[in-house]
Amino acid sequence: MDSTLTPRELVDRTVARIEPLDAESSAAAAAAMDGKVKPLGSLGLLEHLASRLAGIQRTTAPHVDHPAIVVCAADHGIATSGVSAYPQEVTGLMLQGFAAGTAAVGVLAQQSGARLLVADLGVVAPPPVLPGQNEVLDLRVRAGTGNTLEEDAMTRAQAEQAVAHGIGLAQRLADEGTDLVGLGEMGIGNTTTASAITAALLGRDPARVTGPGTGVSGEALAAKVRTVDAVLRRHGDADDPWEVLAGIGGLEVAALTGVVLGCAARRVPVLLDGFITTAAALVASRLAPASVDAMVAGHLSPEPGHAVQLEELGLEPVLRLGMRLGEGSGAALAVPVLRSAVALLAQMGSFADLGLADSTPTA
Ligand SMILES: O=C(O)c1ccc[n+]([C@@H]2O[C@H](COP(=O)([O-])O)[C@@H](O)[C@H]2O)c1
Ligand SMILES: Cc1cc2nc[nH]c2cc1C
Repeated sequence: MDSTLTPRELVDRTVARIEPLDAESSAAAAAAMDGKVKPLGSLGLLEHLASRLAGIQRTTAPHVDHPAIVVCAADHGIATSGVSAYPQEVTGLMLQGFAAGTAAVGVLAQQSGARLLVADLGVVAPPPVLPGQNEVLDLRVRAGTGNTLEEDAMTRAQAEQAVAHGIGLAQRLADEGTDLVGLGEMGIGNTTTASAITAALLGRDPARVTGPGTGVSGEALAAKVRTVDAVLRRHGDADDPWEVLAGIGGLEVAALTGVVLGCAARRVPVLLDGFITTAAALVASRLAPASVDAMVAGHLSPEPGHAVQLEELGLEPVLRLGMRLGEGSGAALAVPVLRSAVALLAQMGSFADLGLADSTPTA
């Protein structure tokens, strides 16, 4: 892509390239799955996943040979308003863990054979970059967002820059042959941001889409709901995706929106993680409705707004393990399931191989 483009031009060109699922490849894969030596539909969601990946990659031989997990990290001004069970410094500390491979997502990505990349979009106190086993990218737009109770999270230009960074990252991964991108994030306070984004975009009551995050409960949770409500009032119930990104934030959410758009434009399947990455997916769906066709939901987080988001996007989660960590941990765990789905499509025998013309049940 032309590097002389402004961030907004890059976004607009990327959005213009996004096409819906290739119905022909998807239907051919579904038909091939139906012909396999098994009762019709007996591989459940795996059958749907194989045909969905076929449609996204526009091939009857979908593949998960070079998966990557991208963790975007940034801080949130709202974190200083008592909405999280942990202090803001943890965001920077975790960057080191991601780089070293000692964070949960590092372990899970390794188990899944996925490469892990970490991008700093605006951590307030980034640690010195130590040589580690995973690549750390400096895509800093600003040092954390403004406190959205009092001001905009960022300027419109900064939102466009962050989305463009995400697109650039997706393009790079696609150029390198990555054939599945899992989304991850890190940012103390970002469940409050994600709740406000979700309530704004879906017109939902903040209480319905606000939950414990890292572990707030009781009066602290009630105060978090009031905070989300106040953020929405401060930003005039914005529902334009750019207004939502600039007004409510956050920097990592904007970058992940760009990763979704960039992957969708290059027909690389995007594996969503939990509540925050799905908030980014919702923003992407408002900028480019067809980008939803490139998405697969890795897992279901118990954060109450996550099921609401997935229902809106029409996505069925691959896993339900009660995980509420973020980081891309649920996405990393879903990679082997997707790999198995495409392996079954590629390697299982069919009734036709056995000389049986038809796999239709007799009753
Ligand atoms: O992915 C999820 O659904 C999820 C649910 C709860 C918490 N998190 C993670 O916890 C952090 C945000 O929680 P909080 O309480 O600080 O808003 C952030 O780093 C997320 O990765 C993630
Ligand atoms: C320790 C810790 C690790 C995390 N990983 C993602 N979000 C997180 C939040 C905390 C607090």
